[in-house]
Amino acid sequence: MDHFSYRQGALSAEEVPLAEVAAAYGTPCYVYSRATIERHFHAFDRAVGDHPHLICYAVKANSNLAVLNLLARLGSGFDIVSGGELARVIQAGGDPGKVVFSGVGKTADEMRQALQAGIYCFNVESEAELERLNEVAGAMGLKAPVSLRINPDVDAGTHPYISTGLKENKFGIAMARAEQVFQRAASLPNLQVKGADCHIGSQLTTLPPFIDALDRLLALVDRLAELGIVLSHLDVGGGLGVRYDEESPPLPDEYARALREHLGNRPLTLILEPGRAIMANAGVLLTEVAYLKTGEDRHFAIVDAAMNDLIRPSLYSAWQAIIPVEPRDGPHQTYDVVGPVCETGDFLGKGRELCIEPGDLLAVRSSGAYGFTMASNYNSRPRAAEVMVDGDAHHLIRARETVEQLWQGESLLP
Ligand SMILES: Cc1ncc(COP(=O)(O)O)c(C=O)c1O
Ligand SMILES: N[C@@H](CCCC[NH3+])C(=O)O
Repeated sequence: MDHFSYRQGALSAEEVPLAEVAAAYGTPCYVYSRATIERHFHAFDRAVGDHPHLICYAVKANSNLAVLNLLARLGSGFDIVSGGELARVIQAGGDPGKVVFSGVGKTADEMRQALQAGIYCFNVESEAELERLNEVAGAMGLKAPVSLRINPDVDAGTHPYISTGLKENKFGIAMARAEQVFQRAASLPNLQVKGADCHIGSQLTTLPPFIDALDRLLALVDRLAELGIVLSHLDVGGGLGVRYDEESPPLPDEYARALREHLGNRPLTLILEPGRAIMANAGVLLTEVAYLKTGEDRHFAIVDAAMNDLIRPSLYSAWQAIIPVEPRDGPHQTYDVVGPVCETGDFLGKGRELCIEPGDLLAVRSSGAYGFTMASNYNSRPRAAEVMVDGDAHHLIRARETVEQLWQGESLLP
């Protein structure tokens, strides 16, 4: 459920017509709905219920400070993958004590930054990283809290580029080595072993892969207890899918119920790292039709947003709904909706039935996650503005980039 709907024939975010947002800030522009973000966060939080838990929103999905601040105010923790994301969380008023730090390539500097900030836990992804973290923490006279990210070798059944829990993927520590690495971690003086984690991929639309991974992790947790290594938390990662088209992914309720059932009465705090499920359907990308063009065998709607603004269609052949902001009556035409970037792969959607004229506004739905955060400046295109709608009000939460900002830091040869 989200808060984007037609009101008196005009597509609106909560109570604000999107045409009003476009008039105020121009296009292309990302528009988010505060009520939707809050609803999605509460859905997760309530779903886990009275079991001790921490929701660590995955910052990579959308890292705008206003979004992070909103989630921090709701009590969310954060899953980060870089020093930059940690700095954003702190800048947005997030609690570093609720931060888990994932990622296969943490630098010593990033480790120091996170130790200094007092994060909840490092999700360690390799034996070499474990040794490095032990050294870094030792040099600071600190003990680093760690969880080991285990690669459970399960097929998430999602796009190969966003599948992370197969043994051929770069993520996590091989299950076959897990016990040895835990024993090593427990023996290192500057580490404190707290948990285990996994994250098997993104946009999962069924429960069995999650449960399969959880069962493998729980079997490991039980074996570790026999070895005297008692964990206090289990982090099951993110990955719950959303509806872009016809998918019907499990709701947070069903998902959390299944997790709790399998967890049984083990006294483990449950950590969840949802990103997409909180943000994707809380945002749209607003774009204006620049030209209509008829080619030899197809029609093109050339719009002012492009692959640099939203790369998911080009990168993963992802399908996202494209709908008119103020629908017209009249004959529909089949269009490839494309941007101005000089790449054949620059499209937002293909074969879309639309009745449109130049100057019309379109909304690319489900763009709140992995939209702006994956935007680039390719073709020297400044990045889009971001706006948060809250009831009948709208707020600019990121100004449109200027061309001058694009060459900041560049210099000519003497
Ligand atoms: C470690 C980790 N946690 C959480 C997430 C969030 O995933 P999603 O947005 O699919 O919930 C990701 C990204 O896939 C990730 O790599
Ligand atoms: N960027 C991907 C999700 C990747 C998640 C990162 N582990 C997407 O848009 O679907």
